[in-house]
Parts: sequence; structure tokens; C-alpha cells
Amino acid sequence: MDMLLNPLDRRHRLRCDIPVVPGAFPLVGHLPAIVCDLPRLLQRAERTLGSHFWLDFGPAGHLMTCVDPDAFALLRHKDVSSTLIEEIAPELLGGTLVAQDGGAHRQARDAIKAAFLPKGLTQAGIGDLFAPVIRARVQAWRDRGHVTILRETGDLMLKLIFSLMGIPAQDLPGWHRKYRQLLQLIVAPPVDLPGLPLRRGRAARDWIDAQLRQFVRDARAHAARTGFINDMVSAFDRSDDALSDDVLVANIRLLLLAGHDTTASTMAWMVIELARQPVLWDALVEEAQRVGAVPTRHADLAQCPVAEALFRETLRVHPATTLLPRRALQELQLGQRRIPAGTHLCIPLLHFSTSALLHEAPDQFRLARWLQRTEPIRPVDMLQFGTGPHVCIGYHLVWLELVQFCIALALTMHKAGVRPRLLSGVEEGRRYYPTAHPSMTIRIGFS
Ligand code: HEM
Repeated sequence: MDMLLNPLDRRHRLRCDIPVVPGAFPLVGHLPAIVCDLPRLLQRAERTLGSHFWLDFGPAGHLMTCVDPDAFALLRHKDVSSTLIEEIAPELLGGTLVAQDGGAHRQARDAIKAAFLPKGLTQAGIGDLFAPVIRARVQAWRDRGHVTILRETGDLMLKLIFSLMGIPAQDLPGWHRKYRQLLQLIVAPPVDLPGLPLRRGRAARDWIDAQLRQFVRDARAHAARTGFINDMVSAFDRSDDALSDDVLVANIRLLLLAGHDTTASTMAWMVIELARQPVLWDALVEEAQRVGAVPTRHADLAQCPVAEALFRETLRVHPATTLLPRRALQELQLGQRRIPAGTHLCIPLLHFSTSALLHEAPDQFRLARWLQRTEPIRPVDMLQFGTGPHVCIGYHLVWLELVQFCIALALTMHKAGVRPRLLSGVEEGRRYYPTAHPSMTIRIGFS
């Protein structure tokens, strides 16, 4: 199938001396191809236009995309800003730390990050909280015999994130509904009328924010209690210039969002890879039997190198965050080009994650590249989580929950004498933007 590009747009155009990829549609630009076929779009643009080119993100405008690995270093550059993220997704990410620079960003991040480091996760008992929830879910899969995998991992992740936030189990259905409506803000057309996604999404956001505000008040009223929200509230209240509750609430909402789709997608890809490569499954089962139980502390993860390699290689081959937007604050040198101040930039993590310049045999799914390495993990080895001041806060949490998930899956299915099997094709229906995920319809059997 050819790419979803406009056959009528064949002009060779330049902006600031850099070529614009042909094939943009009116209003939506290259978005159809970015969403459905990003790897081929980037490869074709590189082959025909070189390492620097403009992609048209429709309502978000043109972003200068650079596939030269030097572009990864822009994420650490002092003259590169994240505020463009707020302009692209004001309804969802406005006022959150992912869209801020400098002091404001540091202050909010410092108040949150300790809870997500291995020590904070262990102190809060997150591994013990997650293990039974994960075990119960994979046992239900075993009993059912087959699942639509992305829907299941999406549900499981929501349950884990809500339990992290201390949302009582009986309130989950209501939260679930509001959360789904909130997600509509990602794709909502800018028309604010009753019944349309923008109106519903905003109402859901206001509902969620009101609940979070109540959690914050409760946390202050019971300061001695432990738990994620309590830790964050006391860290925020301790920070030098007290941060407003609006900032706190927006950032708790960011945590709900940031950890959901990305982890659900990675978890679904893990199961798909285990189903289509029996040797991976056998290696994982052997490891799970050796460790005998789902690990609960970060320190235990060293005993699960196969599960860890599976987590890293799945993310390398199927990175959940594919593109990061930035703005150049000053003129920059990028590879062979000067980039004017004010340029909107796109850093294609997906391209680097599967680049032959950074990985041997990049298209092959190889656990050995992680199992046989002797050097420590470098920033480029975990580039799927970004790098620099905005590197993902959830990295250690994801590592823990995905290893827990792999071990629980292997123990449960092996005990029942079954293994995962693919019941449908994998290539159709993949998506790459705003986050990447496998097709919603892929089914996995356990037999
Ligand atoms: C496989 C799962 C995940 C992937 C691939 C991922 C990826 C990323 C990436 C690429 C960034 C950098 C954004 C940028 O530089 O603009 C980021 C930032 C962030 N992530 Fe994750 N993430 C994942 C899971 C999580 C989880 C579970 C949480 C928390 C519950 C989380 C919380 C955050 C936050 C708060 C930021 C913003 C950090 C900042 O701006 O300083 N992420 N993530």
C-alpha cells in the first residue's frame, strides 16, 4: 500500500532553504502519513531530500525534522525550548512541567521526581501494590483463553495508575469514563459546542481536576499518611517558592496521562513479540521459574535480565513516543545546517531508536544486545524516554511494572500449560502519533 500522501502536492518547495516533504493535504498536512506510516515517511524523506526536511503537522504547523543523530543532543541544548508542546496541546498539557523550561520546570520536577526514583518507589511499596493487580489480570486472561491485547493492557495500566494515585476501587468506573473523555482532547477539532469532543473533554478535565484538588486537600489534612499524592503534596509545599495548587493539580493530571498509553502500548507489544517468537517465551519462562515469584522491589530486578532485556528491546523496536517537538530560541548549528532562531523542531526518536548508525542489525529483535552487554546503560540506549532536563520521570516505574508483568505472565501461563499465540495479523492498523501503538484489534490466544 502506498503512503497516505496527497498525490496533487508534488511541488518542490523550500522554507528557510530546507525542503518541504511533498504530499501534504490541505488542513491536515502530512498527519495521515505521520499517524499511519511514520517510519516509511521518514525513510523516504531522508532518501529523497536528505537529513533535514519540513513535515506539516496540520493545525500544529510545520516542524523542521532532522534525522541526523546530532538532533538527539538538541534535547540537552540550553537554547532549545519545550514550550511549543503547550501550543500544540494547550488543553491537555498547558501549565504542566513537560511544556516548561528553566526554573519553573525545575521547581515542579524537583517536587515530583523523588517519588519515582527506585528509593521512592520502594518506600511507597509500589511493587507490592502492583503485583496482585497484575497477577489477577493475567489469571483472568488465562481463564478466558484469548484477549484483544491493547484494550486489556490499556485497562490494566489505568488500574495501576489509579491505584498509584490512591483512587478508591469503587470510584474506578467513574474515573475510567472521565479519563476516556479527557483523551478526546488530543484529537478534538477546535469547535466548542455541546456534545462535541472539545466540550466533553474540557468537562472531563474540570471534573478530574476537581477530584484531584480534593485529594490534595485530603493529603494536607492527613499529612502523616503515606502514598504518592501525599509525598508530592508535601514536596510541593516544602519547595522554596510555594507552588500553586493549579500547578500541582495540572502535574498530577500529567502523570495520569504520561504513564498510560505509552506503557499500555509497550506491554501489548511485549505480548505480541512473545507470541510470535517462541524462543523468547521459552527464555522468559525459564527465568520466571528460576525467580519463582513476581519481583516487588527495584533491587530484585537484577535477577530478571531476560525480562529487562525484553522491556528494553520492545521499546527499541516499538518506541511509544515517536516524535518530540521543540523550539530553537537562538540560531543553531545542526549537522551541516544553520537553523534560524524561532524554528519549530521535531526530534524523531523513532528514527534513532531503529537507526543503523546506533544499533547493529537494527531491524532484528535481539535480546542478546542487552543480555551480552557489559557497559552500563547510556542515554542513547534509553532514548525512547528522551534525554536531558525532560527525560521521562516514569522510567524506573515502567521498568518495574513491565518486568513484574512479564514474570507474572510467564508464571501464570506456564503453570496452566499454555503459551501466548497470535490470532491476528500485526502489520495492519499500527499507529505512530501522537503516541505509537499496535492495532487495537490484535488478538492473542493462550493455549
Ligand atoms: C513506556 C513508557 C513511557 C515512555 C516510552 C515515556 C516516554 C517519555 C518521553 C520520551 C518523555 C520526554 C518528553 C520530552 O522530552 O518532551 C517523557 C517525559 C515524561 N514522562 Fe514518560 N514515558 C513513559 C512512561 C511514563 C510513566 C509511567 C510516567 C509516570 C507515571 C511518565 C511520566 C513522565 C513525565 C511526568 C514526563 C515529563 C518530564 C519533564 O518534562 O520533566 N512517563 N516520557
